[in-house]
Amino acid sequence: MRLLNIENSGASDRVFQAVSESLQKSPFSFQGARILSGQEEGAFGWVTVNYLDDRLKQGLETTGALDLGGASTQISFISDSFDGSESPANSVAFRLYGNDYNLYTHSFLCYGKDQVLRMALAHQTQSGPESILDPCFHNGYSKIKNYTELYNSPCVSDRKPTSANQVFTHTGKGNFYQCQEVVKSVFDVSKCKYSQCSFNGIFQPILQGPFGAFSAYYFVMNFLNLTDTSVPLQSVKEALARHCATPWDTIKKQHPEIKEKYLSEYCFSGTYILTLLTEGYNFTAESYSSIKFIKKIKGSDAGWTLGYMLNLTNMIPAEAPDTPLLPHAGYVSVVTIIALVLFALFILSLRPLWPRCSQKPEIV
Ligand SMILES: Nc1ncnc2c1ncn2[C@@H]1O[C@H](COP(=O)(O)OP(=O)(O)OP(=O)(O)O)[C@@H](O)[C@H]1O
Repeated sequence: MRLLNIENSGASDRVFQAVSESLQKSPFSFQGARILSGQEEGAFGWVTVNYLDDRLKQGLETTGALDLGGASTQISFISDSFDGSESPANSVAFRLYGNDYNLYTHSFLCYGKDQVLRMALAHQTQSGPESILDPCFHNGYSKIKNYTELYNSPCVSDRKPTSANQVFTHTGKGNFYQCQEVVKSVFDVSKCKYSQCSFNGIFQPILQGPFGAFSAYYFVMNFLNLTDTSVPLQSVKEALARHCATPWDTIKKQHPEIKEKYLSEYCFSGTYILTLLTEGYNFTAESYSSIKFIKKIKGSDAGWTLGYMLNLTNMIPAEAPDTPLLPHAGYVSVVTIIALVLFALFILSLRPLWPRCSQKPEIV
């Protein structure tokens, strides 16, 4: 919706009109609809992950959130080296259960996997060729694609070759290492006006803590059987290289149940994920193992939606609920002792009424 709003705000307004009309007729208490900002998408994804993991209530070390969508991607985490001052635009302050958090978050519009695929194809079709041999697609893959459709997105529209035909033939050659080079071209790491950056001149503090990677991170790595991050990064790359080198016919025969569009793109998407994590966000062979590819936490989907709802309904209090001074057993003991003391005092207060024992003189 953020992209559509840039590209065609009239179309985006019409989507909201239709959504609003439909939800007004539903039994839900519809309060309105709006486009979520990238910063909100990142921050609410982080809230979801940490709420479901029970880390906020207990004030434990938090988990960073990595979200990969079709159009954008978000990274959000707490870093001791970040107080928000170096790049206020990347800072979101929360007070949850009595703890203050200064969250670093950034949303990269156009860096979701579908838009990055467009950028990678744009990179390979700059001269407007009739066909390209793409290392990110399997050997034997061949499809006629339309230039107008490919460049019909604000992420690439300014790069449309002027002297192109209507269509080009997109063929694959299945080479992970060459694909990595193509994918690297979407990251600009040449400029940084801060102490440190991820890419495209965006500030990023030192990575810290465990990370949960969800949405398309999970869909892709799960298909590739690469969700186990205790496997060394080098072995992960080798496994992906074998997948990319598998001919398209073999891939289709092995996975007849999977949508062809998804199937054809796993080599590209896997390469993009590894390149984004290492070249983009600066994860190393060591810190790669701190990432967990997740779909659900305790039965709930990881994603921004739950975090948004928790925030909207004030379900996460800013202050910790009052904790009793004593545990239950302590209260029972204190009440019992007080009751015994009161009882003893009561008995003593009746002393004047106690019968006097008359002492008779002893007769010798
Ligand atoms: N099983 C799957 N295998 C591969 N890709 C998938 C699968 N299921 C969904 N996807 C793709 O994963 C991407 C992320 O999906 P999701 O619905 O989380 O994001 P989105 O809402 O499109 O993201 P954005 O926030 O960028 O708009 C989309 O491109 C979607 O087409």
